[in-house]
Amino acid sequence: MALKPIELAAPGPVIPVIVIQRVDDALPLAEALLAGGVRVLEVTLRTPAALEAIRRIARELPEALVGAGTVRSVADAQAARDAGARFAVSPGYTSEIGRACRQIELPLLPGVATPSEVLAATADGYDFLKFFPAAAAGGIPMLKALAGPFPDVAFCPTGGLTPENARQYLALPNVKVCGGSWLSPQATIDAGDWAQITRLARAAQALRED
Ligand SMILES: O=C(O)C(=O)C[C@H](O)[C@H](O)COP(=O)(O)O
Repeated sequence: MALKPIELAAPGPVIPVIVIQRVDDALPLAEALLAGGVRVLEVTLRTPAALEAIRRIARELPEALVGAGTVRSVADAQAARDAGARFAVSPGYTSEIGRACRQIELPLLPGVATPSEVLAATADGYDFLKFFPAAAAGGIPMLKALAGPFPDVAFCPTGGLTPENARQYLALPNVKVCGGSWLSPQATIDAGDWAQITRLARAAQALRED
């Protein structure tokens, strides 16, 4: 049974946006994030290693909920699904991608940055949307403004979020979770400093406003 996209928001306040350069980093990185309490993992399809990374995490770490980010086409969505991705995240929205994901039962978190894009995604039945690039597209004032005409839409702001400003985003009623790359810095991965990744994950989990 495919999960509903909004269920991606429940496990934690931050979804890590991951770039895998070497496939052998995938499992230790995912394990380090899991150890810090982060179980929803977005592996971006930005590198040649991404699909194999998703495949390994899906196969070896069933407690993780691994998905594919940077889904830019129907072919990307299909490849992600075939690799075992449990969800997809796209930086923008097209009906083609929205319909294809529904057809292959791949839950989609579609990216939007404007009211027109919110209209397009909601018209196709998507009401939990990634707000990207959040800081550059208007940040917190934009999310507050979108709450007026779209009280029924929830957002995952991503792009320019930091451990310092994430709490303010998460305090907005229409923000259910946020995304960020700060949990998996390339230099920390290169150093194999998995304990530091776990510390970053734990700190991100602690951002949850109760
Ligand atoms: O690759 C994609 O599909 C994206 O949509 C971009 C990422 O979500 C952002 O680049 C993360 O932003 P930072 O946390 O500011 O690094």
